[in-house]
Amino acid sequence: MEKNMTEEKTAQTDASTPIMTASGVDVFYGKKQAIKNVSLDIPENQITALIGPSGCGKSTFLRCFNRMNDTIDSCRVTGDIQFAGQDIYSSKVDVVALRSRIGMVFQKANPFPKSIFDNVAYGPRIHGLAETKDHLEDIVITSLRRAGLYDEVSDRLNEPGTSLSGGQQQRLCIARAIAVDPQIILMDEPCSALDPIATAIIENLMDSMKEKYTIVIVTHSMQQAARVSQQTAFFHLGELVESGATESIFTNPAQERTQNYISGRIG
Ligand SMILES: Nc1ncnc2c1ncn2[C@@H]1O[C@H](COP(=O)(O)OP(=O)(O)OP(=O)(O)O)[C@@H](O)[C@H]1O
Repeated sequence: MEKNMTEEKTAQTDASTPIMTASGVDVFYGKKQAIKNVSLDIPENQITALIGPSGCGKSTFLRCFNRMNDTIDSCRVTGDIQFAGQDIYSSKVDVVALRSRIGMVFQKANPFPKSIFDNVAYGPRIHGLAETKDHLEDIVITSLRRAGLYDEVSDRLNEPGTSLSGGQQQRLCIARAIAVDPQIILMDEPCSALDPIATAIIENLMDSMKEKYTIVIVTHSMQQAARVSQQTAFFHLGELVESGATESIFTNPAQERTQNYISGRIG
């Protein structure tokens, strides 16, 4: 029995090498502080869920990971976020290249007003990833397959991306993120506009995607966090209250505030 526990612990340690590390992160919108001294490791090839009541800072914190907050004038981020051994807020970092390594999928599917093919080909074209037309086609098809969409659209790649259903559009956006070969995919409530069937398809997809990618997801749904993630981080009023293995956060949280949230007493 004891040996098994030791083995399990070792396996967990091996599986949770951080690909990204946030240390002492503060985020301000003007004078208002939205994130307070948050430190969190993001384990590679796992799904990390950020949960907490509305306005607690989940999306703000997620957007720190690929410097999306840079696009908001009033927003200031301090602290340290390391990715692949580099501080992503260093002035040397090429933010466009960073965002191709750390892609993002938003709450509402936002396909470009282009064909299905061109939506996925867009990133590889601007980053010069394909040497030939065949290579580009290969990247598009592989990305659509990895996003679980290819079989549904293979005969209409030239039709507009916006002609797809909401769930298909969201998978198209996932394919678009995948096409530039990211290591991390940030998802900000990717299923909140979808029906339960489209949600289940995306959740299953995420599970298969984690073999190749690291995923960080913001979700309002505790059920979704429990279903898809291996690590959960609970935020409240801009603070990271606690983080850890999803199962222990939901069954045996260390903090009273977490217990109150998961039992529906705050939120
Ligand atoms: N662009 C912005 N300008 C000013 N304040 C902002 C901006 N975006 C977010 N905030 C504020 O920062 C705090 C955290 O917001 P954030 O959207 O990160 O929370 P959240 O936990 O993701 O919320 P929700 O679950 O409702 O999406 C909130 O008080 C919010 O009003």
